[in-house]
Amino acid sequence: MKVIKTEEAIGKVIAHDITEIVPGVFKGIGFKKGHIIQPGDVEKLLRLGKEHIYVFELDEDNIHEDDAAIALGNKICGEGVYFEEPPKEGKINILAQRKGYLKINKEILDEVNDFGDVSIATIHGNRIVTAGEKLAGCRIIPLTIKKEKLDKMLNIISQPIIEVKALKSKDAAIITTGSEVYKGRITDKFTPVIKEKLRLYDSRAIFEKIVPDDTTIIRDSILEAKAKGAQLIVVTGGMSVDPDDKTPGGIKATGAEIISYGSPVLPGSMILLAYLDEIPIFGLPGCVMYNKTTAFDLLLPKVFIDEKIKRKDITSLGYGGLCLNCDICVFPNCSFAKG
Ligand SMILES: Nc1nc2c(c(=O)[nH]1)N[C@H]1C(S)=C(S)[C@@H](COP(=O)(O)OP(=O)(O)OC[C@H]3O[C@@H](n4cnc5c(N)ncnc54)[C@H](O)[C@@H]3O)O[C@H]1N2
Ligand code: MOO
Repeated sequence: MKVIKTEEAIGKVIAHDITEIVPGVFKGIGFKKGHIIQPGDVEKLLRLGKEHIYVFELDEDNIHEDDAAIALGNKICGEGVYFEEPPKEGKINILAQRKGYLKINKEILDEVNDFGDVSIATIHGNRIVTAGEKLAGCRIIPLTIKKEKLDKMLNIISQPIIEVKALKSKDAAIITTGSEVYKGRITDKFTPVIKEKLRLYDSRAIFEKIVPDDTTIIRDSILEAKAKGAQLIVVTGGMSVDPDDKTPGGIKATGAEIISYGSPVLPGSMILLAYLDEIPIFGLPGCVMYNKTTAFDLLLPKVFIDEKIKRKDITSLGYGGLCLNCDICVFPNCSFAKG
């Protein structure tokens, strides 16, 4: 590629898109890359401030920004993700092909951005995204890039950086604890909240039971739900420190492995997660019924991509773990759980 005076560029090929901005009216491409400059174009180019212009000099050692962006896009995008073609000014947008759970390999992302000549900007991962949602933008900075350099950059990307994992529906069990509910003193308001959350994952409750605050009954109900084929068991209420809070003991009595009782998330500090033969059991504190978004909403999606939740996945939620309880909730487009 070389620079020549615009007046001398008639008949030459423009090496990159040229942006035209008319404030308040238009922002877009004034001249497209690859356009052959006509005599009538010179005046417009000069009005756009281009007294000199890059023209193409491509060969096999120098890759055009758009071709480099495509090569990069192919490496970055994993399952459930695609990028829009053709690139514009060396930039591609990366979008979700389907609804699913967004995973971003931050380690590789940082390494590629540190390499130079490229800019990859993403939204936060570890959240549900919908089909067509914009996930990232990726731009090659120079107009052409040495093939050797591009290959080195591509080699860093040992696995896709952005993936949208498919959600697999589950048959769930909801066990509602609380003698006040069991004895009919109050109406159960917890079960409908959990059912609503399950619907987000095209899942339903195949087992529902209201039980009193009794460790043995809670334990037996969990085992009964498992025997009936529940793939996810949710036990509501009775999670704090009162003498009648029997849910953690009931879950423990099944022999389940307790991953964590408690989380550095507000609300949701008293959530419990256990696994009984790979079946996740959640103990849900009262706040899950009351607050729109809690620790439960951060952990639940992982169940539907069959990811076993580790203790560290929970204890690392503290950075960003404070829900600001906004008047209009825009979760997941907020700082909640974006550590
Ligand atoms: N001294 C402390 N007290 C509390 C702590 C603490 O750490 N130290 N933690 C607080 C947190 S965090 C939460 S969250 C709450 C609630 O925890 P529980 O899971 O034990 O909730 P319950 O006591 O069972 O119920 C609270 C409240 O909600 C009503 N409820 C429960 N289930 C239903 C249902 N199915 N339908 C309708 N209403 C329901 C229940 O009647 C109570 O009014 O504890 C803090 N306390
Ligand atoms: O488990 Mo409680 O959420 O912190 O409200």
